[in-house]
Amino acid sequence: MKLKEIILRHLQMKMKFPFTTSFGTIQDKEFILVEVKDEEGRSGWGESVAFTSPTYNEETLKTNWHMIEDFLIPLLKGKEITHPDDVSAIFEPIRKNNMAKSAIEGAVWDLYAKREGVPLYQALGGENTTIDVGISIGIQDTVEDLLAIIKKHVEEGYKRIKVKIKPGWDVEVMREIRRSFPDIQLMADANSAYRLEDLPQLKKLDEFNLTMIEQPLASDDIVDHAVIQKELKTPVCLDESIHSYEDARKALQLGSCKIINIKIGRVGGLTESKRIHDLCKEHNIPVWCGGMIEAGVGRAHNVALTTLSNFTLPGDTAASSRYWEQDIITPEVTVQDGVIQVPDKPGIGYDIDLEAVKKFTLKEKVYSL
Ligand SMILES: O=C(O)CCC(=O)C1=CC=C[C@@H](O)[C@@H]1C(=O)O
Ligand SMILES: [Mg+2]
Repeated sequence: MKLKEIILRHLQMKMKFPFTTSFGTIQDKEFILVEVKDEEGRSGWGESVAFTSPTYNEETLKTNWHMIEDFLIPLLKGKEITHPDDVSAIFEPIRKNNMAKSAIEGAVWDLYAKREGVPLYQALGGENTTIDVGISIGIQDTVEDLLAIIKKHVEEGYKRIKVKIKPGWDVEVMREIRRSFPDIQLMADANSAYRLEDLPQLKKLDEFNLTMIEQPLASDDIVDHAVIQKELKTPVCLDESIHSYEDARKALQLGSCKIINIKIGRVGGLTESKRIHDLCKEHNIPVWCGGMIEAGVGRAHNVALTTLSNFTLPGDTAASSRYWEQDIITPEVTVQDGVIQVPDKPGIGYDIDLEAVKKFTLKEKVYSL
């Protein structure tokens, strides 16, 4: 297929509550929504997960818009795309900027699946028609507030609870959580808040039977993570450190982690996500799908990816209603007892609510190819 048009939209959606991690707080979500059109006028949709500030990684909404407009779209002009895997190859000359690449590539995957008349999850090789999901809870003002939120989501049936930690909000918080919830599937995400010398503090988390400690050390490290993984009983999960198949291969070779959180945007798209999934499967390393506080299009891509067989741990794909009063897809992503029914319509499986998109759009630009 040949792409005829790409439409970039800068959306702003108000979140129901601020989301605080060790690196900052996100309140109103601004992001780029990508629509790609073929010669027959069919549309595929993708969503950039870059924040407006370079706090999770070096990308931002503005750098994404610049990369897409000035480099990625020009590379796509006139190109024949026989399979979405071609997009990664077309983008090869551009270094990094994975979230910008992924937003376009995801839209092409959606368009491809629609043209083939198959659900995106089947186009990706997914097998499961339901997926188990967990939920990620930000840092709260008090432990009491945190316990109340955990209680709510445990009662909703989410399969795993993820809480954020940082020095000063870690061991005692976990002790309180375990006192109230001794048996839930519980994990911690540090977002690189610790250093190698903090190993004694991290070792104290071993007493809480956590399913994993996510990204305790620096976001570009796999060497020190291998040092602490050898000392910790709790599995280390890598998020920010894994930007590609090659990063994953080296991390597994070094023993840097026992679990990988795959985020489509962080690794540059669905094709690379599948490669990392397959590599981890070969090495008996379970994976799960992380979240970036996506709106419905990004959330739908996460649902499709999570149907692949080695996504054996609950991910962060909560219901749309977790964050949004109104989402940009219909139906919204819903969760019943911690389970999402995977839609089997062609493509991402959810319709785009164009009225909602219009309502949240601050700026839009159409690019002819
Ligand atoms: O609900 C979600 O989308 C998951 C939110 C979440 O945990 C994260 C989103 C973005 C960056 C981080 O703060 C954190 C993560 O590292 O997984
Ligand atoms: Mg994380």
